[in-house]
Amino acid sequence: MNIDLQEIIHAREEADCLADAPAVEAALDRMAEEITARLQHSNPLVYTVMNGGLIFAGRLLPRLPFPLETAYLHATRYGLSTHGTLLDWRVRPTQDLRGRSVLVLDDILDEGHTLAAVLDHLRGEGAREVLSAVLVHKQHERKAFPGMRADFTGLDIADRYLFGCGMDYKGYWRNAPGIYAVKGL
Ligand SMILES: O=P(O)(O)OC[C@H]1O[C@H](OP(=O)(O)OP(=O)(O)O)[C@H](O)[C@@H]1O
Ligand SMILES: Nc1nc2[nH]cnc2c(=O)[nH]1
Repeated sequence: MNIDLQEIIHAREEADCLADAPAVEAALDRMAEEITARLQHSNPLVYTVMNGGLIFAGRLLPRLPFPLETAYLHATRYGLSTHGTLLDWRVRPTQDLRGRSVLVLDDILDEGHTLAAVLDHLRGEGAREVLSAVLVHKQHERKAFPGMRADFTGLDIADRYLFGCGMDYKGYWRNAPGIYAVKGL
């Protein structure tokens, strides 16, 4: 696909900032405290859901001052689109999960189908407990299950199409330091 870089730059320039970099830092600090209190004695295996979870994990993990192991899996439902479809598993977990405490990190819980499928899969592999942490919880009533939330949430954000902090706009701006909403979406 040919990407119009001018359009990508324009989208960033005219986007609404819904959480600036200091707000994200504060959310990460609070989440790290909550996760530490819950998991510091559990020797957890921490899964990052690629690609969106990459930046969140890279910023959260150094804030966790206890022993843990890391791994990744890759599941995608949106591709380069702003609408989700069927979940496409690209890399499934390969570690032995029996008896383990597992924490899943992802950038956003939107409709929640991605997280629900990932959690189901990990529980099916015999983990003792599977918890989830997302940087962003999108505020709407279209969740996979009514009232669905991750165990740990950084920020509740309005029902717009978001980018930044790992979330992409047409594959770009995962590197943007705050959380932005595309104009008109
Ligand atoms: O709650 P849902 O509606 O299921 O959406 C959330 C998922 O969507 C994004 O992934 P995406 O499919 O865009 O792939 P990516 O991580 O490569 O950006 C995001 O990283 C979450 O994994
Ligand atoms: N980039 C991005 N990915 C998503 N996946 C689910 N919701 C969103 C969103 O608002 N932005």
